[in-house]
Amino acid sequence: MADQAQNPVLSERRASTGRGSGLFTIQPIAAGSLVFKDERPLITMLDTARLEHNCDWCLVGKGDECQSSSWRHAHKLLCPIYKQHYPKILPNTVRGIIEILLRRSAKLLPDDEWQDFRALESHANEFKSQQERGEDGLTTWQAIELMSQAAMFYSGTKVPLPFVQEITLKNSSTSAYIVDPLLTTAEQELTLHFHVSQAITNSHTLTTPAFDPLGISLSLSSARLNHSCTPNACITFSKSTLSLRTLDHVPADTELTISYIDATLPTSLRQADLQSRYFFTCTCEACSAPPPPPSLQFPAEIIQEANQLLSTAKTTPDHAQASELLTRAINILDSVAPRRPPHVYPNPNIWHQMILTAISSQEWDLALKYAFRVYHDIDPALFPLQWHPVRVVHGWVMLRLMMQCSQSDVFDEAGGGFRAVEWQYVLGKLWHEVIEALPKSHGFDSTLAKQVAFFWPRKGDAASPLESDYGGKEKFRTFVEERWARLRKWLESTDRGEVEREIKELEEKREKERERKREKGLEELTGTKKK
Ligand SMILES: C[S@@+](CC[C@H](N)C(=O)[O-])C[C@H]1O[C@@H](n2cnc3c(N)ncnc32)[C@H](O)[C@@H]1O
Repeated sequence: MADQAQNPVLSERRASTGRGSGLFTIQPIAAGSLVFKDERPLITMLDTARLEHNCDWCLVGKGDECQSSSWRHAHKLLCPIYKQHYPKILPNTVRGIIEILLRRSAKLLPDDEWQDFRALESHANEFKSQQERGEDGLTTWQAIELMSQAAMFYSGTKVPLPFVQEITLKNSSTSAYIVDPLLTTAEQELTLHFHVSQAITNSHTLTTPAFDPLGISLSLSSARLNHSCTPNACITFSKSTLSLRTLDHVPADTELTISYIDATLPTSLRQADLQSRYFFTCTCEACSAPPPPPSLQFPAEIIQEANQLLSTAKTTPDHAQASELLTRAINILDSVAPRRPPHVYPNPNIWHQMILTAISSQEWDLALKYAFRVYHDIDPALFPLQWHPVRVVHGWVMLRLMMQCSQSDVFDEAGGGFRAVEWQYVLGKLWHEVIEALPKSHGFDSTLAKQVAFFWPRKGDAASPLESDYGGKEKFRTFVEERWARLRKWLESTDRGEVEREIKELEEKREKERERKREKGLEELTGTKKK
């Protein structure tokens, strides 16, 4: 539940017209403020692929220190089941439901949390009437049925009824009943279908502080948040702690909203996504705006072709091949006349994958080039708010890549002059941006802020130039901007030699300037003029 002991209560649940209930502010909240934290959401489950390397308690690397907290919370109930069925690993939603049921039966889940969970929206009937099939060939309801059966079966019994009886009979107190033992088997199964539907409808993607997906999280506090494509709040994670922070000033008695989906998608795709997963038509400001002109959209068949290449690239283990597919997708998009700006969908998704692919193959200079494009040409258009958490994370990724590049030999091999980019100035600018934005985007106590603090250059390091050394703020800004323009040219060029020649010329010019200043200083000191 939300950690209210540490934070004053700033929001409460109220009816929201046409949307069930929602969360409303009870006093004005400044932009970039924490609304609440939930230190351990009801469900925090890693994706199966993450289980080998991430601790299921703190979600970071595996270590012994979390074992006792994890054991007390639920692992002592789940461990025998997991062991019995290893190496089979259940999907995260199923593990989440089993954990809730077993914690309830062991009296580890308080009544108020259990009641709050049972009162969540399920959309079970809507899921049931959906006919569309997913990539696995199943309708969502068929998947829900399978998940419910798995939750029963893997909980220690092969048929649903004995499982339900087993846990209900073990706990003689009625308040510990998970499902009513007087229900028929079919009704008990339906109860589980209902709970699985609730888990699907109300969970968020659990992510790293940098928004890399890790699994699912269902917080009873944030489950009441309704959606807007122009939200006034945003969820971030620090280990398993979920935080809700404002993206704007939110007056008192105003509904807090988050985006359930990728809000940068075109309106038609957002609406389709929201309808099929959450069963509503969004009427927010962005959805009510007139559609963008054709010059700001790609034709449907081009989108389809590029997305097909993107999804193949994502599953291709060969980095070179993946990179080729992505380059093809970019070329297809670039060849459409008139040329669309880089922030137009699906360009941003492809550039993101290009960064990931280049990082996987340790091609740091390429990764930096792509990251710069996202940072410079895409993010400002998609997230006008300078300290938007996604922008801050992208700025941080770019900073790390620059640090990596500034220390790497790869540039020396590529032509020798890359170090002349004068990393300390471009890095200095990025450091300032990230440090200024972090308190609002993620908070000082977030793991991202701690990570940034770890790398923050100490006083006197080359990477932290002082404005005063450059004759004041304005001169320093011009100086840094000049270096950025140069870096940008290098990043966008295919001919590194040309930029490096220019950098060399700049170096010579600067050396002459330094020489002139030295002479001038000497003249002033000695009162003499050079003949
Ligand atoms: C996670 S729940 C949010 C809380 C929910 N309103 C409740 O009463 O529990 C998600 C569901 O809320 C409703 N919802 C969320 N945002 C909405 C919106 N902008 N317009 C209409 N319904 C919305 C949809 O039924 C959606 O499936």
